[in-house]
Amino acid sequence: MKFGIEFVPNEPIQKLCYYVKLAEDNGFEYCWITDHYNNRNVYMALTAIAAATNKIKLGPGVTNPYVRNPAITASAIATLDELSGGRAVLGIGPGDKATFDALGIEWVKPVTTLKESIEVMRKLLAGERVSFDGNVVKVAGAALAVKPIQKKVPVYVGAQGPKMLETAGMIADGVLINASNPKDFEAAIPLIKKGAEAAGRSMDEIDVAAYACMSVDKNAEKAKQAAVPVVAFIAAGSPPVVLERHGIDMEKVEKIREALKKGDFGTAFGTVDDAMLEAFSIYGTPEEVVEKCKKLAEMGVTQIVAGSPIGPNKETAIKLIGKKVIPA
Ligand SMILES: C[C@H](OP(=O)(O)OC[C@@H](O)[C@@H](O)[C@@H](O)Cn1c2nc(=O)[nH]c(=O)c-2cc2ccc(O)cc21)C(=O)N[C@@H](CCC(=O)N[C@@H](CCC(=O)O)C(=O)O)C(=O)O
Repeated sequence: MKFGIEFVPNEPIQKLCYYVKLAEDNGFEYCWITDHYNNRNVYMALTAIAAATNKIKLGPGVTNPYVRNPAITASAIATLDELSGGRAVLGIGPGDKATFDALGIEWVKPVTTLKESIEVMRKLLAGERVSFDGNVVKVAGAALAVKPIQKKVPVYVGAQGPKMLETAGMIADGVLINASNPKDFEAAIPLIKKGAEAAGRSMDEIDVAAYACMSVDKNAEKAKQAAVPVVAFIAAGSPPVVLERHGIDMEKVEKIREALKKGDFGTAFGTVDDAMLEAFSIYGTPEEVVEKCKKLAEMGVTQIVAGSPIGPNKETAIKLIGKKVIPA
């Protein structure tokens, strides 16, 4: 099992560099930085992290093909790969509606857009001069003047919907699935497999990553409480099919949604129950977290990404995961 770590660049980059170096020293193999327009810039964060580390792989987790032209993303990834000595990975998903509504971007054909963007980016990263007249993506004689160090920069797709998961199985080197519970992988992995088989690929070629909300502490109750705010947002943003899968009380979710809209975090977080915590996070003592990670491994998960909050105290949690979870 590989372990990754996710950071939202919503705090000073210098602090992120410290955490990622600590994660690297504690055996984490991947660092994923989220990409939302309102946070610190993902590529500036990755540049600083690359300079502060020397072996952890790193990349956007995940960007999208709408806010930047595929050639711009390819150039950023080639630059990151050169700068990091060949450690870049590209995490890319369809993006989210809230972002595109805020930026006045039309969310056109996400599956097609993602597929075509990845095709163009791979050609550019391979040093080709690219002309591509797709349904959505069009380039005419584009070429990069910077080459990555890696012959093939791994491309991970951030996916949750069935078609996106199938598409990931068809084209991606890895899949980053925003989920923490075995039930979600029971549903997702067959879809990835279906896509892989349709493309004549084997599942061994695909790194299936659980992009989880994780909260680890020696004190189980403290770990649980630290997960509550993140779980509230996950529950509020989950589609009905996911809520039904976990038997989540829909009325409570509606109450959380309303409270979050009003900024009433007390009510929102106070409405989070154990079923939601079990469904949308991996929390507890290191020993409890090890058991939950083992269940995901049995489902076919090959990378676990420790996502926000990581623990009540990030530094303590990173060390605990490094000492007690990764080696287990
Ligand atoms: C588009 C959407 O795909 P989805 O995978 O469910 O999208 C949900 C999230 O994965 C998506 O919002 C991600 O960008 C969210 N996301 C992040 N989004 C961000 O904006 N920033 C992040 O940092 C980020 C991190 C992240 C990490 C892991 C992860 O799994 C997701 C993450 C969807 O509705 N898919 C359906 C519909 C399929 C579809 O899009 N059909 C097309 C027709 C087919 C075509 O496109 O040609 C259409 O509607 O037009 C499906 O997969 O079945």
